[in-house]
Amino acid sequence: MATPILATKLYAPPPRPEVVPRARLTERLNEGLDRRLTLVCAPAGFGKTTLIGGWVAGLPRPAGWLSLDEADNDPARFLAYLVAALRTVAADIGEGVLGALGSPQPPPTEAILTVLLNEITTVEDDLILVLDDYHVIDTGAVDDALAFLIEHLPPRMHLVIATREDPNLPLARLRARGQLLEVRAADLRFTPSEAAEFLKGVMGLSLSEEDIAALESCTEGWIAGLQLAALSMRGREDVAGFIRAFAGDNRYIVDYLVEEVLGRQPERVRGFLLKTSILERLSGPLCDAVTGQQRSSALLEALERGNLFVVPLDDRRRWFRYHHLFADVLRARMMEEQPDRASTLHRRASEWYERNGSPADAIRHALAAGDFGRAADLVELAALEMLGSSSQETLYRWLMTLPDEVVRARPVLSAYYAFTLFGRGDFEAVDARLRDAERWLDTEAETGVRREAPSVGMVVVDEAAFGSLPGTISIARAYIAGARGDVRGTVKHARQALELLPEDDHLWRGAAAALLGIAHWTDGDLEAAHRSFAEGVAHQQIAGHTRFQIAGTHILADIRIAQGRLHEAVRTYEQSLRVATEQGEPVWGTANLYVGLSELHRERGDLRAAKQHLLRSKELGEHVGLPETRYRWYVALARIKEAQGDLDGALDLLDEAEIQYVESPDPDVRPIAALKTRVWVAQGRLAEALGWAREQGLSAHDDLSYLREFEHITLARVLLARYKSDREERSIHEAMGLLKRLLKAAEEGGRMGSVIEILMLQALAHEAQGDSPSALAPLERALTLAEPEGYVRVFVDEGRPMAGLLSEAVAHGIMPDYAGRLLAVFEAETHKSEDESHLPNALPARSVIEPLSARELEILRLIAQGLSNRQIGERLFLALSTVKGHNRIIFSKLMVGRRTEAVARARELGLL
Ligand SMILES: Nc1ncnc2c1ncn2[C@@H]1O[C@H](COP(=O)(O)OP(=O)(O)OP(=O)(O)O)[C@@H](O)[C@H]1O
Repeated sequence: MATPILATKLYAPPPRPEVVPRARLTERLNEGLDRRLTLVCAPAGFGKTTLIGGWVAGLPRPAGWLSLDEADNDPARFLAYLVAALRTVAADIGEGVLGALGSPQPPPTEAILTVLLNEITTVEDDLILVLDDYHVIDTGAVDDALAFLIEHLPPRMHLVIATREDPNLPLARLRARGQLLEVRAADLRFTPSEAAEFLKGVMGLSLSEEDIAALESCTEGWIAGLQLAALSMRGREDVAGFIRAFAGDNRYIVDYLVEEVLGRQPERVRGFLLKTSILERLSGPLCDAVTGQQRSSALLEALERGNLFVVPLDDRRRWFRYHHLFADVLRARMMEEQPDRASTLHRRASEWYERNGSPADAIRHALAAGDFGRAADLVELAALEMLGSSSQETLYRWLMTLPDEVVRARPVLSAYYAFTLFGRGDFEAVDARLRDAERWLDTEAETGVRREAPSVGMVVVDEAAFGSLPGTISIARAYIAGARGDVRGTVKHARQALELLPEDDHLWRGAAAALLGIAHWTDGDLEAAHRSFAEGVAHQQIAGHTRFQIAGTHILADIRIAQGRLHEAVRTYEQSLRVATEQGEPVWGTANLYVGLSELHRERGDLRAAKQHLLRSKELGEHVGLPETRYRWYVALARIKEAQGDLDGALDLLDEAEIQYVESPDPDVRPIAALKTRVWVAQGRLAEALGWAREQGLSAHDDLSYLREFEHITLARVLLARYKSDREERSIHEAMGLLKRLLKAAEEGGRMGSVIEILMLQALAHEAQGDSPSALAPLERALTLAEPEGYVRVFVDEGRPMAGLLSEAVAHGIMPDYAGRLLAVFEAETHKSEDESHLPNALPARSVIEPLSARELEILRLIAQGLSNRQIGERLFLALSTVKGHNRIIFSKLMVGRRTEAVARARELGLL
């Protein structure tokens, strides 16, 4: 479930006509714009929000505003709001980030922030973002996200944080680097003249100089205290006596003064204030429902006019909140006077929110009401959509808040709880929750479904979810088995899930089928894996989960590649791309599809197309920011470099891939170290290659498994290289023995991609022993398998020895056409090293792949058509300055200075 965005949280408090202007502080805030961060830190009621609100209203450009609350401790929600706040002032940014956050498998926070930061750099105007009330944040994850953002903040962006206490951010470092402006309580204190202006001008009190000085001194310039005091003094005769009577710390003064202020309100208003103090936000209809009174809207507006600590949250005066300080005291008073009342009020608020389609607020109030049964009902209904999405953390918090016995009485909730615990790696807790759910299923077998009080029996709200429960539990068990590396267990439980799940529960059936697919894949049974994934994809399609569908189709294509069925793989990728395109915007997973297509083009020898697909993928990958995509991207580019003979370049890119590497459920993510070893062997760096094999504990006599197949093939390559160097029989003997076993296993598993590579290595091994005639048989088989699918690189990347063998094949009339075509590629590449520009598929010498965004490419095309900046602006509905900004970025990415050069360079890179 994507986080629903409340516009009221993004609303900067408008400057009120009756505030005391504070020019010296506004001036300081202006000066701070040269730095990264402005920290306004002072206790409650020191005028932080009012100051910043007034300041941003006077800026030439609007600033983004985010009022934080406790729920923002969920990092996904915090990010969603952060992006939403930025989008109020830079509408073009963040869409991809919001998409990624709403996706079923949200990428890690830093990946999301990187994308966001990249997008922010494209904004030409200065960008200011205010985070108000940061003291509510107590989660390290949110602090870390913000610290990352500040550390990488683009120069045109400035962040302002208002908080009651120092945030957990690297302030000392920022201070030392001169990147921080601080405004603290001492700065915010009202001076005697400001106090006088406030009391007289704003509050309309006629006070003597001494009274003002006394008030200023006992409140120490604390504006909330001054305001409360002023409210209590209105219409009071003995002002001087009143002033003498109060003293003490802020907390005491607030209590004292709020009492005073409250005591002076008519009973109706006083009752209203107390009852509505339980609300985070106030609207007329909501307050009517909670208080049982009428015309709350009018009352709220009157309170605002009367300076009674009511802050508007939108322009139309529909939503307000109480000043926190005021609300705290009101709430405490409410609890003191009518302790039993609060739960009734919360319940009414919960019911109102439920009626008005805001389940999250309804749940919050139900929990606060101690109305756990109702809260649990609401959670149960909202939970499925939240599972596996970025809202899972919120779901987890709710479940944590509910008393254990309430959750345990609900089998569906117990199972969902188990799923939220997966990410925490606590399998024992997962197991305990699953057992709770299972216990109820046993009961159900005897008694049938019952709806009863939690303490007596089982509670089921979502009947459909209950119908799926046995299958859901099996899926959870399959997950546990998978996480423990128990393939048999995964298969058993996933199969069981498919038997138990209702036919029409496509969501869970899709998940079960995908789990089964992963298990078969891990086991090397590609055909079975393909069948399961295809089933999963079909379910996801019916369930309308396009993203899972695309991800699943991608795996189907990967399986076809491993099976050596390249044509089919291309078709599968293209079909998946069609699905993605039909969705309009590029979506999650599409970037991976382009990487896959790129790899296929490379394998077939079309390096130019391979590169273009990588370009496209990088553009989308940056949009969505999945580290896994970036990882695959770097590997694919490394293989292109390898094909170009730039082995050092390939190694650099593999290092880069290593940085991006993330633990992935995708077992085909090939170990980078093995890829590097392949390059080392080609470079003759035998010691490093042997070192790798030792480190991995690899031996020619290992038991073979599909997951390590690529590594074992690489080991055979290393052993062969060692033989060439030491000519020891043992090396070649081991290499041949290993290849023979590998061939058998790959043939049995139908992994023809591996079969071709192994046969080719066998041929090279014979050749290394000076026995070319024996090499021809495996070579012929490899060629026969490879030709229909159009393999090129698997042969050509082997270099000269392979060229020699292919010539022999031609001489012996073995597959002469195909072998001849491969030899032509060798030929072209030989020329390339003499003169790069003659190679048809060669990349330009300066082939840095630059990630131009879709918009930049669009503008580049218009530039190439000769349109002026103004015409481009008109065509694309952009301001002239925006077009110029894009141009600047395009030029810098292409490393050129002018339009004509940009066009020439883009043509050279194949971008146009
Ligand atoms: N310059 C000013 N002129 C008149 N009133 C002011 C001024 N600054 C603040 N106030 C009043 O003082 C009260 C506290 O101000 P504000 O909400 O800005 O404080 P804060 O430091 O942000 O408090 P908190 O930490 O509780 O959010 C408000 O009622 C506000 O209207």
